[in-house]
Amino acid sequence: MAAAKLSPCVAMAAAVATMSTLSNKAYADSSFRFPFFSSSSSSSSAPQGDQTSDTKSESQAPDEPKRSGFDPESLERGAKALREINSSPNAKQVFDLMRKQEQTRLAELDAEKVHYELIQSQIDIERQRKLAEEQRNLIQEQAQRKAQGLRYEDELARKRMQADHEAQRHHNVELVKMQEESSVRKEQARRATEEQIQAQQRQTERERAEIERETIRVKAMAEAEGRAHEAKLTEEHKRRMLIERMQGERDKWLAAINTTFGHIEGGLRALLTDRDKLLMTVGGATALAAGVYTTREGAKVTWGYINRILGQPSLIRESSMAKFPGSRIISQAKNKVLNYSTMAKAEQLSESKNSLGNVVLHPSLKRRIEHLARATSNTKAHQAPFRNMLFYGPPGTGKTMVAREIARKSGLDYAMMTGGDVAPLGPQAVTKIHEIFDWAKKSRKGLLLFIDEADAFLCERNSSHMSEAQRSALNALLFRTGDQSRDIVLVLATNRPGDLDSAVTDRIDEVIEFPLPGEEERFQLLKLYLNKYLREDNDSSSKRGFLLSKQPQKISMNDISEDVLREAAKKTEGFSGREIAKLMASVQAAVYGRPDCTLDSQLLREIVDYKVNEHHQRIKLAAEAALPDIASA
Ligand SMILES: Nc1ncnc2c1ncn2[C@@H]1O[C@H](COP(=O)(O)OP(=O)(O)OP(=O)(O)O)[C@@H](O)[C@H]1O
Repeated sequence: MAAAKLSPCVAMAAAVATMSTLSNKAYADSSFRFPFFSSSSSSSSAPQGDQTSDTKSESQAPDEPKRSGFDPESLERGAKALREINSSPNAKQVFDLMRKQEQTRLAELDAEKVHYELIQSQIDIERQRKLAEEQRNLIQEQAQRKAQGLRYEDELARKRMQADHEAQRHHNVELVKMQEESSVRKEQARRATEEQIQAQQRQTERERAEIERETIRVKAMAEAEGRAHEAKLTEEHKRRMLIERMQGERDKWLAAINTTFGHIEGGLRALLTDRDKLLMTVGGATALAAGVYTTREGAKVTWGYINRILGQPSLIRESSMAKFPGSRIISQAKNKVLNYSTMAKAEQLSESKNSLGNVVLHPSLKRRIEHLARATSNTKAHQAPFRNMLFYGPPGTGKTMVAREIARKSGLDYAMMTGGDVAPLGPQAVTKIHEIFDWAKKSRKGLLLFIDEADAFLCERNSSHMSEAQRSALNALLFRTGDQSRDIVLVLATNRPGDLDSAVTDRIDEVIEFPLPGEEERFQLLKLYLNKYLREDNDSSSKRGFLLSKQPQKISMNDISEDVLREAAKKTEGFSGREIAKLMASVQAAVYGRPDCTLDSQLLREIVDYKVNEHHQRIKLAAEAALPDIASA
């Protein structure tokens, strides 16, 4: 009914639309067919015929548009379809369906539109995101470029600062260098001025001392001249008196001689005239002469015998044993020309009781010596054989002192001989060596026999320098020391241990080296001899002053501190104990040379410097002297 009311145009349009839709979509899908088409197509011929025409038009359709672009047949078919629809009882459902289809298509289009809009908006969002990202990248790039620029500027600024700093440092270094140079120059100038002043002072001091010495000398000479004149006058007077007395004596004697000769003349005349009397007189005179001669020679032989049996052998220079039984113990210095060493040795022997503190040695060496002394003492107590010792080391390092010390501490007697004394004895040397060993047996305590300069006669027997007598003496000593002894401790001292005969070294049980004193030992030695030669000398001279009419001047000491002595100890490296003792003896002499007898640090330093130079000079000369020997060897 409703379809009937539709105008033909609307129906046509709907049909066209339907047809076009059908031609585009539904007809393309062979599975999709309008329901009424499917039912009527099978029952009516018209649709059959239409279908045929449709099939025909379909087969023709691809060619038509090619020809004109407009196909009127489809319009006709649409109109025909509309008509059929209108005439169909399902027209309403068809139209509803068509409307629904259209609505669905519109909804699909809307959905498609929404979909496209969505895609569009996503594209927009994507574009926006890309834009934002590009902007962000741009901003990041700009920030990076800016940071790089800042870094570069910072770098430049730092480099600039470093360069400035370096320049400043360089400048400061230059300044410090200049200041140092300036202070060194100032110090040098100050030192030079000080040295000049000191030199002037020393010069003045020397001149003053020279003048004083000259005055003393002139005074002494004047006094000596006065005394000489007085002595001359006295002598003259004595001579005159003597001449007068001699004159008187001569006259007296002349008278007596005349008288005597007168008597002799009378006697001789009587004797010559009487033959018996003459014979008796001649026989008596001969007997008297023979008696005198025999007595003198007999006394000599007896004395030699007693001396050999009881006395001290002549080779012994010093001994703690009495020279004869019952006589006093005196130190014996055989050599008439006493050198410093023997004087010191003699002096030390007399004070041997206190000499323990006077030996300055390295603590370990001192301990060893004490141990040896104890061992020797115990050996003696147990009547065991003694042990022989060899002391070697540079001269003046205390070997003799220590030997004496060991003897004292171990309660033995002490005797010292020098190897150098053996050679001049010639063939007698053998006898003298035997004498020493025989004599040593007389000691009840046991004897420590110290042979100084042992290498002088105990050197290698094959040596070409050795005389036959020396060789015999050495053999005698080897013979006497072949077995271990309970009477004698043999202590040899030498500066050249390598020169000793191997048979001698074979008899040695203890070998001890005496090195040059170290700095601490030198300091102790300086202190010891300062006390000994200057402080103790003051005390002893004041004691002597009681006995003498004139009181000797006392030595005064200014600013001699431990530091001054330590400084001297440092400077005296290479000095032996003896050299240090001599140095202090020189200081003492210099102090006595001063009018006020004062020792101050400056004088001490001067003498130390002088002695150090002297020491080096001596070493240099010794080295020069040794060179030709080495070359010839
Ligand atoms: N260690 C020391 N302690 C104290 N004084 C010493 C020491 N060494 C040497 N002297 C001094 O040197 C002097 C000589 O010492 P000593 O005769 O003992 O030496 P030495 O080694 O036997 O020498 P040489 O090898 O020349 O015989 C001593 O009288 C002493 O004044």
